[in-house]
Amino acid sequence: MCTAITYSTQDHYFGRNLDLEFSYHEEVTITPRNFPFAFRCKNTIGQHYALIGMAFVVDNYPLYYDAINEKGLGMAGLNFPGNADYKNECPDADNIAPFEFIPWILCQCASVAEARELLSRINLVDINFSSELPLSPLHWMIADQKEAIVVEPVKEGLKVHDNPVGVMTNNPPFDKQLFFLSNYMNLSPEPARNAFAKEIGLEEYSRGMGAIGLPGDLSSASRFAKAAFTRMNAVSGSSEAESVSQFFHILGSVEQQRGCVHLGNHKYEITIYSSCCNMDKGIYYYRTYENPQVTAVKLFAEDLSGKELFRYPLRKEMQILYEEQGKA
Ligand SMILES: C[C@H](CCC(=O)NCCS(=O)(=O)O)[C@H]1CC[C@H]2[C@@H]3CC[C@@H]4C[C@H](O)CC[C@]4(C)[C@H]3C[C@H](O)[C@]12C
Repeated sequence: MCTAITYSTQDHYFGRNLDLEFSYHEEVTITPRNFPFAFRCKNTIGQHYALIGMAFVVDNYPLYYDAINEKGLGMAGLNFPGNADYKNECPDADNIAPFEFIPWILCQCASVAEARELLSRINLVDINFSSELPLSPLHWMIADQKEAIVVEPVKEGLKVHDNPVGVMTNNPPFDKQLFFLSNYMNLSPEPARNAFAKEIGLEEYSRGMGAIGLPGDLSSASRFAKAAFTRMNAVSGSSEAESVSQFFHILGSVEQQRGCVHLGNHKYEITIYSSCCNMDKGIYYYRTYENPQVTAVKLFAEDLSGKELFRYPLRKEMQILYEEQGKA
């Protein structure tokens, strides 16, 4: 399971939690403008926007989980088990394999509006990357500085939903997720008032009681409600440090601690990494389960005119700053 969010202060931010019980060898990966992007059913794109994101690189091909491009458009793939449905090739559509979807959109589009154009012609085809990396059932959030959408490949076709909440998790399909927020419309960051029964004198005994009933479990529907409440009510300063800090706190409200989701055989789902992209400045911040220290990679610090990927292995080791003591 996973959670993706957007957040705006002065700048605009996009990122996600990746929750899983194991990790591939994902790395922060920059794809420069002249890296030849091959597509199974379309021509190679030789020149395109540069990308930065989290990818598992196989045979020099970046399998992106989430990324932004140099224009600030962001896109993340999250699990959508039981609902994702990929089709056969269709002669009059752009046939794109699921693993090609992020490159296809981010290489060519500067905004959600431009992405909608391409989406109207796309058919997500059931072509896997390899037999070792079979199709995974995904849906995607796409966002720019102004708006966010959710793209869901279901039986009836490719559905595109507006996302006014700026949050996406996993099942159920997005229209249902939004609908279920009504169950929580009474919740508030303000103090609770007694609307229960005038005849009895109910008193608040704690701060935070305005949001009693907000789910705290780790199911995808509960994470959606929790992250939406946190994201919609979030308040922070607008400096880069304050914004990035607040962003990770919002994701932290739905992170998965080892032990709480048992998958059998002593395997537990954890938040492998959390990411936060500054869409305006092209900076990819991340932290990992063991290393809460934020690491940053800057898209524009590299020469983006080349053809070779730039890869930054994740810094996964806990960094502790020990105070210098005993020197008096
Ligand atoms: C598993 C992750 C979602 C996290 C999640 O929701 N975990 C709950 C699992 S569970 O539902 O609880 O069991 C998703 C998100 C993005 C995915 C990669 C996308 C590129 C590529 C596509 C290829 O086709 C297959 C390999 C590939 C590397 C993908 C592997 C995996 O699928 C990734 C990491």
